[in-house]
Amino acid sequence: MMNLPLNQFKAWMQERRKPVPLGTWMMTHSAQVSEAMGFAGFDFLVLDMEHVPVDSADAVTIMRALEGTPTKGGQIVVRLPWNDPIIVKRLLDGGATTLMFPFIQNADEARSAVASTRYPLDGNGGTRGCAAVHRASRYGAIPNYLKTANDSVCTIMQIETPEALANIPAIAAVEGVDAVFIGPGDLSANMGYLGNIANEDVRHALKTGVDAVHAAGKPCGIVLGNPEMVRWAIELGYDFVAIGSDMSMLLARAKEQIAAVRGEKQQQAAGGVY
Ligand SMILES: O=C(O)C(=O)C[C@H](O)[C@@H](O)CO
Repeated sequence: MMNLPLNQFKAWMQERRKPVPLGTWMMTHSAQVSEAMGFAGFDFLVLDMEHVPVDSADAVTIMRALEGTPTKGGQIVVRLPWNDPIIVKRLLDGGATTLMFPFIQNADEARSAVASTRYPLDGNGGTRGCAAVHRASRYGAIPNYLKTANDSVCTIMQIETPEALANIPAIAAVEGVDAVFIGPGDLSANMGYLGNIANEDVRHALKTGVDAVHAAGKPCGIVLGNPEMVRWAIELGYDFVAIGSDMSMLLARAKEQIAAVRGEKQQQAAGGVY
């Protein structure tokens, strides 16, 4: 009998794996580029549906392309366009098992997010609609899918405003929240420092945030734009980190090659770009 594969990312969150899992964002909307990134050596890849015009069908195509690479299954973190149960249902049925919810502001929103990932079972308040034959159940080849799916899902709540930062203890305490992720781009913008992630107040907020998540007993992740900032976050205690994106790496390397041939010096943005 075929069983649901282990959600490796969820297991890493539970064990607080060291060295911390390292990932990047996938912003190219390309199944081929995503597949290539699957062989780069990242522990996880974030399939971004918030800033990239990727619909549910595109997301399944990209997940399918990654299935033949070392970075697959739960190691594909699908960043949803919004905390929307309809999109969650389609992506879970499409085989996603690690979901990142943007702009979670409070515990009620976190509870609603978790509920949308759960089938109603044992009074858990789950609201995920049922279908049996889809990619997630390997088209019915996993006979006990409905009874085992809930435990295979990993949910990550994004903190992106000062209000959410203040609500971390309540958000992180919600049953079924496996991890918290601090979005430095939007958090800095909502703190009044648009585009200035390296600002001291923002850095202080990023440290406050990870400490608050740990005080609630949960792992915390972040994305930053260059190796120096990523190493700084790891020293602060972040439990999973993403560096840049496929698109930023592509363009950075192209500009680097042009500058090298022309003997020009390249300017780097303070907080990196991603
Ligand atoms: O606020 C942030 O920062 C994030 O949520 C990540 C960015 O949206 C993404 O562009 C990272 O590449």
